[in-house]
Amino acid sequence: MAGDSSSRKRKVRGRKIRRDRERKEGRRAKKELARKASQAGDRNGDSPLADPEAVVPEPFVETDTVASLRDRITGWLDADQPVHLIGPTGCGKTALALSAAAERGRPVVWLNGDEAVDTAALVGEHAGGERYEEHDRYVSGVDKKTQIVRQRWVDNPLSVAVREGATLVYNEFSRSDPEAHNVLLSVLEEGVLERPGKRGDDRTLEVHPDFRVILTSNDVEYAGVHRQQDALLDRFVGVHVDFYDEETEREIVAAHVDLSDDDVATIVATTRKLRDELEMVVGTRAAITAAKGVAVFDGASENGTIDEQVLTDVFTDVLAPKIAGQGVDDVDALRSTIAETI
Ligand SMILES: Nc1ncnc2c1ncn2[C@@H]1O[C@H](COP(=O)(O)OP(=O)(O)OP(=O)(O)O)[C@@H](O)[C@H]1O
Repeated sequence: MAGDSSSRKRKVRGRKIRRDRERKEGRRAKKELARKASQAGDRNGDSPLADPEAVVPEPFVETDTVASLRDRITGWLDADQPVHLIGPTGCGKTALALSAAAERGRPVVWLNGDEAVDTAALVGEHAGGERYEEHDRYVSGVDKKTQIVRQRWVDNPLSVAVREGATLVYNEFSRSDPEAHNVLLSVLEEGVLERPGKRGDDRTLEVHPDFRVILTSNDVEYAGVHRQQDALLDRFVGVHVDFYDEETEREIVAAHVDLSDDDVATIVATTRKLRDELEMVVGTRAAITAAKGVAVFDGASENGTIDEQVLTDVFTDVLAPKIAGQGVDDVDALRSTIAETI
């Protein structure tokens, strides 16, 4: 992302959307529908199936840099290559993955990686028994009742995506136990999905030809806690992303917060300086949050000369959670580094 000077001719989709209220309201309604539809079997915000239009992040800024990265992702997906998006925290991976998924026009299935993801969380499981009675009145005047218990099977995100030919966006997949991903490997290698807990002929699902996967992972965690199997990683093309160029970051912050362009420029410039200065990840999300803080704590100016005290306080609050548990001295040290940088 960084270093691409092509961001000048830009298209700010978020703003266009904002101007077009009716369309936005339509999307909201769809998002709401998708959210409701996803509530069955909901685990940690996973969504079994959503309309592609409903998953486009709002606002979504589309400079040339953003669009060219997104085209790279959709290009690989067109070539039937699953994509692994790797980059630092808060650089825009999730927004990019969802935008690329939406661009395909296929339904989107969303999954969050964490310790609790196991094979069942991916492919589905039996969700208790359904009890019902059958009445046999074959002999007149005699009612023979039979109680039947039928196991109810509930598919989870991977099964739904494989069956429907959806784009699976698997966020922070490296946080999950690698063993859970054996089923994903067989989907990619053999074109079939085994649902181990399921009985009967439909235990195995054929993978729909339009099924695609986008994984996202944090570049630090990716090699970290759970080392994922090479056999799986080798199946993916890896698109490494970094923080966007300054112009794109300004557009993104401006789309999220109502501040003058000059104030946004100051906040983004400060964010980028702190990114170089501090030994912690200072993402675009931090810039957006800081801008919200400046707006709320009356730091806003029209010409970019934001009150230094407000700017220091705001950035300290925004970045303090990253040194949580390290004590007051460290927060003071953080505050003075921020003050010096500003
Ligand atoms: N193109 C964009 N247009 C508008 N907002 C964006 C864009 N890209 C990123 N953002 C915003 O920047 C913030 C960080 O983006 P996002 O959550 O996608 O990052 P991430 O790399 O997935 O972060 P994490 O690793 O923490 O999950 C979010 O608030 C998101 O809305």
